[in-house]
Amino acid sequence: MNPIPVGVVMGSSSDWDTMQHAVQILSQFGVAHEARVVSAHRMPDDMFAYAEAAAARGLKAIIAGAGGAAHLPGMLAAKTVVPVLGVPVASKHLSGVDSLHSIVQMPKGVPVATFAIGPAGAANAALFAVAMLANHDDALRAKLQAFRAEQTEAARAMTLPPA
Ligand SMILES: Nc1c(C(=O)O)ncn1[C@@H]1O[C@H](COP(=O)(O)O)[C@@H](O)[C@H]1O
Repeated sequence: MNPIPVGVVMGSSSDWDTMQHAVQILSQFGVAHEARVVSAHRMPDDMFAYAEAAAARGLKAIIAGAGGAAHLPGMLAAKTVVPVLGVPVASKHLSGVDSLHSIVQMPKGVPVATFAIGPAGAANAALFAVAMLANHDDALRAKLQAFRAEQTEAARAMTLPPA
């Protein structure tokens, strides 16, 4: 069986509304992936096990979303050299600024590539993972170029109401 190249993990099932946007992009590009809840806070042993097994399982990128005290991406990155793409999930009280700061302010030496708060960040993390994989996959690169071209045409076709 071919290894799954991208793992999508999130701190809670309540993050799914946001993280489903990453999964949708991966599906759209035909990139095999898995999605599961892994919480550094609530299931630290499982989180360690996931990170420790990631490279040997063939994962090329881990997209990790979390909200509030969002330590999941950073702790995964602490335990694996597989690139971790962090998605700040919008939190109820601080609108995800807490999540963003928790994910982006990593100490030197343990990077987490951090994306925008919310669905756009989740989708962009997946597009970034696709771009990484496309470095070694010409067919995937062609799909990504077609996606961009389509997006450009959609933007060019945008109209505004009369003044
Ligand atoms: N930030 C983390 C971690 C973690 O970083 O390990 N585990 C859960 N959470 C976050 O807690 C928020 C509320 O979770 P619940 O809705 O389950 O109470 C979620 O956004 C989740 O990502």
